[in-house]
Amino acid sequence: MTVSVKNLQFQYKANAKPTLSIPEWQIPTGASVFIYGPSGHGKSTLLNILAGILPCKQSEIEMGGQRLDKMSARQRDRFRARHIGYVFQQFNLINYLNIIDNIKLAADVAHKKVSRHDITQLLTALQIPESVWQHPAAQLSIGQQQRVAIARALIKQPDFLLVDEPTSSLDKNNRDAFMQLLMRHCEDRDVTLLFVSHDEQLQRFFEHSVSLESLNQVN
Ligand SMILES: Nc1ncnc2c1ncn2[C@@H]1O[C@H](COP(=O)(O)OP(=O)(O)OP(=O)(O)O)[C@@H](O)[C@H]1O
Repeated sequence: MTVSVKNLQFQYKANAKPTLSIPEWQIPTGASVFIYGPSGHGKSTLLNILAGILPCKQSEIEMGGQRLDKMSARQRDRFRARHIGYVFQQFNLINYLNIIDNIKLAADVAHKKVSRHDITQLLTALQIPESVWQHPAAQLSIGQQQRVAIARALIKQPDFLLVDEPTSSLDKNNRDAFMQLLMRHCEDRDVTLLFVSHDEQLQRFFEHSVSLESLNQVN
C-alpha cells in the first residue's frame, strides 16, 4: 500500500503550538521506513494520525488510493481494521486472555477468518515458545509480549504495518533477531512498514531512514 501525505498539520489543542507539520512525504508500496527522533518529538502522534486514530482533517493523507482525511471516525476504524496493523509502544494486549485468544480476537475484530493453524504457524515463525501459548498475556516476559503484539498485528495480514518502538527493552542479540524476523516477514508479504524509535542504531535494518526533525517543519 502506498502512503502519501501532503500538508500534514497537527496540533492537540486549537491555538496551541503544532506538534507536526509535514509538507510532503511518500512511502512506496512494500517499502520499509525507519523514523527516529528524541522522546516527545511526535513519533507516536504521527503513527496515530496514519492509523486514523487521531483525526487530521486539514491534511491530505492517501493510503492505497483512499483519502484518510476525508473519512468519518467510523470509516477510519473500519479502514484500520482491514488494512493497518499497529504495534503500540505498550503493546495493548488483553492481559487476562491467553496468547492464542489475544491473536484470535485481533483477527475477529478485523473480520479475518483464521484457523488455529494460522495462529500457531505465526507464533512459531515469531519464535514464541509453545509452552506459553495458553498463558495469559500478563505472565509473559516483555520480549515475549513484544512478539505477541507483532503477531497480533500481522494475523490480519495488513497492507501497512506501524510499529512504535517495540525493541527498547530487549538486549542487543534478541533485538537483532527480532528485527530480522520482522523485516523478513514484511518483505515476504510486500507489507509497507513504518517503524519509529529513538534508537538510531536500528537504521541499518531498513531500506529508508529519516529523522523526524528533518521531516517535521515544527521546531
Ligand atoms: N493526548 C495528548 N494531548 C496533548 N498533548 C499530547 C498528547 N499526546 C502527546 N502529546 C504531546 O505531543 C508531543 C509529541 O508526543 P509523542 O508521544 O508523539 O512523542 P514521541 O516522539 O512518540 O515520544 P516518545 O519517544 O517518548 O514516545 C509531546 O510534547 C507530548 O507531550
